[in-house]
Amino acid sequence: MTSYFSAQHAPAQRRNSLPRLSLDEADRHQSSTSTTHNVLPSLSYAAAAAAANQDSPHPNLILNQQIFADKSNRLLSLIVNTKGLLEEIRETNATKAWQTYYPSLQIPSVAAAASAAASGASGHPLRRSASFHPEEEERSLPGQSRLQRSFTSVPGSPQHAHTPAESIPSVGRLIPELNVLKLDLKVGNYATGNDTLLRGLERNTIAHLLDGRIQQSSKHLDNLYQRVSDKSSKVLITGDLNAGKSTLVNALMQRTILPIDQQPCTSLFCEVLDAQENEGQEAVHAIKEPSLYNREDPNTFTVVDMRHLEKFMNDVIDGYEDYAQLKVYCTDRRKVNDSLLHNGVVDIALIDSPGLNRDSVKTTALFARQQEIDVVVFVVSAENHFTLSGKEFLWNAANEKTHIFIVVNRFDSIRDKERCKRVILDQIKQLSAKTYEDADELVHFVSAGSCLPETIKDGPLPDDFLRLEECLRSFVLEKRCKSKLAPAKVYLENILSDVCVLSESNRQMASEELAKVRLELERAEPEYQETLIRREVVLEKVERLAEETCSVIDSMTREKLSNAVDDIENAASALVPWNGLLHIWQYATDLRYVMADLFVDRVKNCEVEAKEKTRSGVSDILTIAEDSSAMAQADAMTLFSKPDAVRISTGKLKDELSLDFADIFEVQDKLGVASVSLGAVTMFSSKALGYKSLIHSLFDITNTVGVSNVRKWAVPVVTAAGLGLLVYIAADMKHALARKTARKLRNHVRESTMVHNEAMRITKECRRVFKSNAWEIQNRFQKEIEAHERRRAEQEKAAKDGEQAVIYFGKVFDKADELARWVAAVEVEVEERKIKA
Ligand SMILES: Nc1nc2c(ncn2[C@@H]2O[C@H](COP(=O)(O)OP(=O)(O)OP(=O)(O)O)[C@@H](O)[C@H]2O)c(=O)[nH]1
Repeated sequence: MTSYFSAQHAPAQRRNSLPRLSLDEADRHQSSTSTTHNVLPSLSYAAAAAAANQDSPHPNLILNQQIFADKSNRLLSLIVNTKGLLEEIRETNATKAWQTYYPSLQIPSVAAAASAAASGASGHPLRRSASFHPEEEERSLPGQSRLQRSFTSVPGSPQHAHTPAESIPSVGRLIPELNVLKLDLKVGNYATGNDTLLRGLERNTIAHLLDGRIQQSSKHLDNLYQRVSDKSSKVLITGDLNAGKSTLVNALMQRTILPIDQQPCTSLFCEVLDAQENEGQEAVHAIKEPSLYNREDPNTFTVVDMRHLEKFMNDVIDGYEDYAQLKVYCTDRRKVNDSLLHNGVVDIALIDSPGLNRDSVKTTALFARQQEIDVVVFVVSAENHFTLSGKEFLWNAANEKTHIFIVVNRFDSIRDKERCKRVILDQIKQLSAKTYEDADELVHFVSAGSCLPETIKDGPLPDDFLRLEECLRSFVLEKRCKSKLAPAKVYLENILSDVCVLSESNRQMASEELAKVRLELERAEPEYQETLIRREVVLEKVERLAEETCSVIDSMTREKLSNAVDDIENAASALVPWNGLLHIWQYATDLRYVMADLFVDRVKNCEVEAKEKTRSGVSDILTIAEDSSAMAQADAMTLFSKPDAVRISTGKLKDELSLDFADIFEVQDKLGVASVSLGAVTMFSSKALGYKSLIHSLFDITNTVGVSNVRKWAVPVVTAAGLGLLVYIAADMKHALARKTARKLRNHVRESTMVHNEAMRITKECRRVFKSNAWEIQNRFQKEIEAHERRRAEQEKAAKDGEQAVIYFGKVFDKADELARWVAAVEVEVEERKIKA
């Protein structure tokens, strides 16, 4: 049973990969392609024409094949370049400071243009952007539509009117609209508009979504590359039972490959491919599950010996074998120009299908709908015309393929050939109007049975069959153009148009932001310079005012303290009570205490005044600095209020003012009394006078008058002096002591550094307050200047980024525009304008 199965060959791997181009590589490539593009068509046509001039049986076909090859290559190159451009955009998005943002209605110039157009305020129609290069028009290929920077053109303007809407897919609109990169946001069932939703999203989120779309598009370009570079084209041969489908395949191959029989013999799809698809090895692969078939995985198929193909097929019909599809790899030994399968441009695979009946019609229709089926050849028997199943198939499947290639076979068995033709063409008219229109090319009356190699021997093929073959190849090429090149072209047009819209809207945004930043920079500079100058002026004023105030405080303190003693003398006399001679020592002590206290009070007064002057000075400083800081005022208010304020010590001053006996004696001298009675002196109080000073005084007196005189006049003088002294003490001692203490204080003030020290202390404290305020003001200026500089640095960076962004987006636009022009130059008949990823 399995004798027809044979050993399997290990196939080698063959891959088709799409090289990735960077913008620079794309540049180089583009420049090289640019030169190539300029000569490409002529080269191809020249080569094709040269080939056509040779003694070829199919000159038109060769020309068509060359043209097709040329178009494919150009589109492949454009796909690579476009993908490179998209990759560059993505890479820039990820690494550079400027991202490609989604174009929105909020582009200021666009919005302004829109409102101007709406209000009709503009006297003349809005022109295309100034960035449009007129010289590009000259560089345009003749007859080509141009993608232009034209967001500011208005529908209805003369310029707009000159450009047919369809020739500028979307760029020429006032509000840019994207095709493949458009973000369609749908949130639940809410009828929120897409623009509203987009506006609600963060700019970065939209950029991220857009990046996703670009990535998707990049992947789709990979698919298109694969599709365009894939040279294989599948031709499905279907028709009624016994119409001669297998015979036709064998005749086309000029080899008996498939079994032919009067009985139904094809029960599964048999794909006949060039052996080159199988590393040049002829083989038959029987496949149970076509979707899992992998030529490189022997587990997905069984190898059948080609010699036993008929037996194998009969076993399938009889139910002994359960297979759904056959792949027959066979060598076409004819020359490239004659070979249908391997003709150098497109590798055609012929798929023989089971004859149509009630059971198979749906399966075959489904098969015909597959994307890789480029052409459907319908074989109808000239004897039977179209059966019900055939009609059903044509109605279902043919509608999708629009044109069907019809082979009316077994024409040799018809006697009234003209009548037969007429009847069948009438039927075709009903079934497929488009096929009928091109009947000359698409409907062929042949006898495949008479074209088999065993019938022909080495003789020539009949003309009608040769014509069928040529028309079939042309039809495959034409269909291939539509099925493979057209989607690539349309997609490229759409994506490049989107890139133009994106880059131009982003260039506009970047330009506007750049202009804004430059204006801000321009405006901020004088402000910055003014702050620098103001800082110098204010700080100088503050320093001068502080110095002046401190100088005033210093002079004031020195003057007040130096002149304080007179007031203090009078005030102290009034303040200290005189309790008689017996309390004279106490009086003297109280007096110096009070005077010392009063002097310290004067110092405090000076502090109060210094504080007031400082506060007022600080207030003036703040006015100069245009600062209303309460902190600085509080600082001045707390001056000298601390309990531990270092001030002159009252105790120390009191000590400095203490009187001794000599001071009292100096008091008598002033009054002019001649002598002093020791007795009277002792009256003061033994506890008041020290013995040491008493003895010292006695020696002084004795030395003055002499010892003999002292003996002689001692008693009367002492008596008289004692009396006099008593009288004097009683009369003037109080004032004399006050004067003496005051004098001591005055001398102390004059001779010591006390006043200087106090003045220095008070001034120093005040200066400290001024300094702290000046520092604060300087600090605030510094912060303001630093903020200015920071802002300026940011703006300068933004300006630099903006400049580069403008250049970058301009370059992207130019590149996309250039590519779009070359895409437009590839002439492919396009049925639908918009094909999305
Ligand atoms: N007279 C004549 N007979 C032909 C011609 N072509 C095919 N036949 C015969 O028609 C019969 C059926 O041919 P096949 O090629 O097996 O037909 P088929 O459509 O593949 O059949 P199934 O696959 O079984 O549907 C055979 O006996 C052929 O010899 C022809 O041009 N003229």
